[in-house]
Amino acid sequence: MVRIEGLRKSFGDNVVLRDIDFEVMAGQVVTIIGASGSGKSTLLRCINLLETPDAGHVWFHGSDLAAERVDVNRLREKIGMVFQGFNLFNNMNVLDNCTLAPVTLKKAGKAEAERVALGHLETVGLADFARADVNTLSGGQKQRVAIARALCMNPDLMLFDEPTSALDPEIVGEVLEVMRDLAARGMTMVVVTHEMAFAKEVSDQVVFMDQGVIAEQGTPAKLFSAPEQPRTREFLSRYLEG
Ligand SMILES: Nc1ncnc2c1ncn2[C@@H]1O[C@H](COP(=O)(O)OP(=O)(O)OP(=O)(O)O)[C@@H](O)[C@H]1O
Repeated sequence: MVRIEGLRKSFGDNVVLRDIDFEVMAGQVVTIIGASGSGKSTLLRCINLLETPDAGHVWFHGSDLAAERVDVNRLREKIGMVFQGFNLFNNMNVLDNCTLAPVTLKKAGKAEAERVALGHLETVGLADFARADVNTLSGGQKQRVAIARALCMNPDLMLFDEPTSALDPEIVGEVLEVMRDLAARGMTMVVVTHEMAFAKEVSDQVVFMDQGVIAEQGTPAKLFSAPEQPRTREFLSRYLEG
């Protein structure tokens, strides 16, 4: 579904990504791990052109996003994005947050849009909160609304950028549970995360980034149990130590 070849990205003199190659097959969960500043978010943001690559190719459903004139709005309807900071409208209720943007829902009319959105709120366990103001919700609930909102676009791919990093430790689990459920339903997902236990459990492939390159990638069984690169071992042992 997504194939990246020879991707490079710099901000001024700071080369943030170099020679990135990887692939995400339909139905797979790929997690991206690595130290702060290693380029994980930038790589994720290149997939839906929130960042424009300097060189290389990002293929999505066979179209080269870097080479072709892509309608980014149409592209982003097919790629749901969930950010660390939720990006919800706090002065609106949960249901309106979900139905506001998706063009297909708008075309369907208000009643149908709300029916679809309620279905996705049910998926994330928040159907009872549809009329609640977003600013009355906990961080975990807000993030689950953000996931439901992304699902309302009926995306082919979901990108998660550290979805639990802004949450109190005791509510991280409720968001991971929703993500686990999506993965079990066959959603194609790319997840930047520091949650190693989650990455180990849910991923088909784990990508370890180090200073702007993919230092190692493989199945969780291989990468977590028998990493080949010293830098991967060093990174993982730092995490496992706490
Ligand atoms: N819009 C930007 N303008 C300038 N520099 C940027 C921008 N976005 C990212 N960078 C720089 O690119 C490098 C990689 O950042 P990125 O956010 O991709 O790393 P990360 O691995 O996701 O880190 P973290 O785990 O802390 O989120 C950093 O040096 C960062 O300062």
